[in-house]
Order: sequence, then C-alpha cells, then structure tokens
Amino acid sequence: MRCLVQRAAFGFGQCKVWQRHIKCPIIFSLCLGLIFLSGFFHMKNKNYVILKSHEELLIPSMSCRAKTNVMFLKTHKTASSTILNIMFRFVERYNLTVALPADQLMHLGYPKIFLASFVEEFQAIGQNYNIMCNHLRFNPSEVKKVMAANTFYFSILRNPISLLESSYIYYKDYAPAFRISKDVNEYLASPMKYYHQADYEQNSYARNLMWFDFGYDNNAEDNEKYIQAVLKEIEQNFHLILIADYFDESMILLKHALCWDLDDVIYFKLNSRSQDTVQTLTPESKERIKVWCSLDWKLYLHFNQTFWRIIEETIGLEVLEKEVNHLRTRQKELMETCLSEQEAVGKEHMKSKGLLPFQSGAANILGYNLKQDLDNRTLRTCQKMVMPELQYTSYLYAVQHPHKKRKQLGLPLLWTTFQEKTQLPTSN
Ligand SMILES: Nc1ncnc2c1ncn2[C@@H]1O[C@H](COP(=O)(O)OS(=O)(=O)O)[C@@H](OP(=O)(O)O)[C@H]1O
Repeated sequence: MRCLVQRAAFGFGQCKVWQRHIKCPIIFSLCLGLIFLSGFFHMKNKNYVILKSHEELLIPSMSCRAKTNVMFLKTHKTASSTILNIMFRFVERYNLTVALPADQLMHLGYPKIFLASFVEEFQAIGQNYNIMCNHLRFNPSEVKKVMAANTFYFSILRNPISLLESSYIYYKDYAPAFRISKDVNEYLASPMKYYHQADYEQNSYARNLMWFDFGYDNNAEDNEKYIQAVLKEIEQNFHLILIADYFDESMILLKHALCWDLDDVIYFKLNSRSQDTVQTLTPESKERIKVWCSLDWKLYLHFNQTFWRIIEETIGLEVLEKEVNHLRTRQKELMETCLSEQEAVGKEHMKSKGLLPFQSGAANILGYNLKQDLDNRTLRTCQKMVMPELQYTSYLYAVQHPHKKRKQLGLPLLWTTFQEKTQLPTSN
C-alpha cells in the first residue's frame, strides 16, 4: 500500500518506466481511482484540479500540474533550511499562503507537539493554507486541521552519524547533555553520563532527533515490533521521504513528485558550517551512534532503501543522472550570476548583516556575499536564494500579516515594508 501511495504522488508521466513492470496495469487502475477520489475530497480547496478526461491523464505534459498544497516536515540538521528556502521561493512564485508561526515565534511550537493554534491566523484562515514548512514536532491530526485534504506530505532524513556530529556542535550550549561533555567523542564514549531524560525536551537534540521530530518518543526501547509500526505509520502519513546525503537526487525526485520546474528546486546550500567547526568522529564513535541512536539509524536505513527503490520504479537512474547534471549546471550559472565569491563565507566575512544566518553553539554558520553591481530584479532573485530561515520567515510574515507586529530579529531589514507589499505576487 505504501508503494502505491508514494507512486500515486508521481503522476503518470513516469508510467512509461512502470510499463516495463507487470504490475503496472493494476497499479494504474488503482491510481486512477485514487486521483478521482482525491478530486472528490478536494472540492473545498481553492487549488483543486478536476482532471477532464482519461486521455488527459495519459499525456504527461498536460496531466502534470504543479502541486501547490505541500507540507514539509522540517527535521533538524538535515539540510532542511535549504528546502525551506526552496518552499518559500515557490510560495512567492504562486502567491501562496504559508502556515507561519504565530506572533513572535520562529518555530511552530517546537519542541512541543504541534497544535493548529500555533499557526498565525488559524482561526480566521482555517484549513486553507497551501504550504507549511517551519520546524514543528509532527502531529498528524493537528496538521490536517491546517492543511487541505489533498496536501502532499514530505520530509527529509540524514545519516544519523553526521547528523549527531552536526547537532552536537550546533546545540552545544543548549542541550544539557552536550553542554557538560568536552567534545562529541567524549559524549559518545558514555552518553548516559551526560544524558538525563528529565531534560527530555532540550535533550532531544542529543538522541534520536529525527524520531523525535516525527512525533515519537526518542527514548523508546529499540523493539522491532514498535519500530515496524512507526515506519508503517510514517509511510502512511508521508508521500515521500528524501535523503540529505543525496540532496541533488532528492531535489530531482521532489521536482517529479510535485510536478515543479527545475528552477523551482535550484538552491544554494544554506546553514552549513566552516570546516574548523566540524569535529572528527573516531571509528568507535561512529559505531556508537548506530547504537545510541538506533531508532534513527533504523529509520534512516529503511527510508534510504525506499528512496532508491522509488527512483528505480519511477524516473529510473538514467533520467536521474541526466537531471542531476542539469540541476548542477543551472546552480553553477546562478552562483556565477549572484555571488561575489563562488562559495559560502564565514560570519566575519559577510558584508550584509541582513543576510547573516543565525549563529548557534560552537558552529560558525556560513552565509553568502552577493555581487555589488546586480540590477534590481537580479538582486531580488539572488537575495531570496541566500536568505536564511529566520529572515525569510519574518519577511513572509510581514507580507502575509501586514497588520501584525513584524517578527523581531535584531538585524537590518533588506527592504522597507512598502517594498515588500509591492513585491508580491511577482516571482522572486
Ligand atoms: N544541499 C545540501 N546538501 C547537503 N547538506 C546540506 C545541504 N544544505 C545544507 N546542508 C547541511 O545541513 C545541515 C543544516 O541542516 P538544517 O538546515 O536542517 O539545520 S537546522 O535544524 O535548520 O538548524 C548542515 O550540516 P553541517 O554543516 O554538518 O552542520 C548543512 O551543511
């Protein structure tokens, strides 16, 4: 069933590949049924699409329409800020409504389990938001109160080994378990010496962080039956799970699943660290992470496998490789257009403080310097590409909720509120 749901998300452009499989006619008929059912259930939503005929379904270019109702579960330290930036640029391109954190909040209540009331103007807007992508701890029944019934759900996972190291540095001053250990290897040598369940909310960063973000107990016992039940539930709640370690491949898969353009998924890597703030894990530490974070480890192994299987069963490896190359070429072009250095720079080298990413723990989070002589339109496009999470959240909040007090970041604004209003609904 999981495979069917995930395949149904891909539209019929990919059925050429499936047709090689014997199962195709059965899956095809079931998917047709699903499409019609979803058409019925989505009548309420302003973005619903009623497909006109069966022929239309069979012509990929016509049947494939960009999905505009999308929920991204923003997991921590998984390249999720890069995806948030992609989502926010898409919001502006189509003038969509985002479920933003209420008042001065920057997260949707995290680490509290998500409630619809954490969303700004939920009482007035109801189940009519198009996009939701700020950090939250997943709670399907409450998320469904906010998002339309035909919403596409996706998330991203990262190898728990590199994730734990990244989390350690970033939350060094915040998570009690990290604060009192000397370095990440010392922490992993005897985590129970530093990790106390009583501090469970702040310590979620120190063990099975992805499991926690998906709404589950990150201290639960590693029990096969329980793990299988959780994996099944995640498969039922999400159409697609991406893998940060194959980010470009993930973007191509996402583009196909959402029927978006290549330019919609072009990105500059955000929220990365300077190399001198990366700690080297010993081989023993790497092995220990697999045990200490065994729930995340199994989650990752499972969805890494699923990820590659979906690719094989939909677009195939050949198309994937070709499109990844296009993505990298286009990304390079944009970097040459926008950036004065062709790479991210440390906070001390950043010229525009308005574009400085949030700094945390022992990490030096990198940002970008834009070229000086860009025309206004190109400048706007480039600024959006490099805009960190907090600035973009605050900016969209000001545009979407002009009568509310803007989220205060203590950073210089890039534009006046008047310019913000006149920007929308133009793209970028
Ligand atoms: N495109 C792409 N490909 C691969 N890796 C990427 C990408 N974009 C961001 N990153 C890495 O993701 C880490 C930051 O993750 P998040 O943005 O999710 O962090 S946060 O929870 O929002 O603070 C951070 O990892 P570390 O550098 O190891 O800390 C980023 O370097």
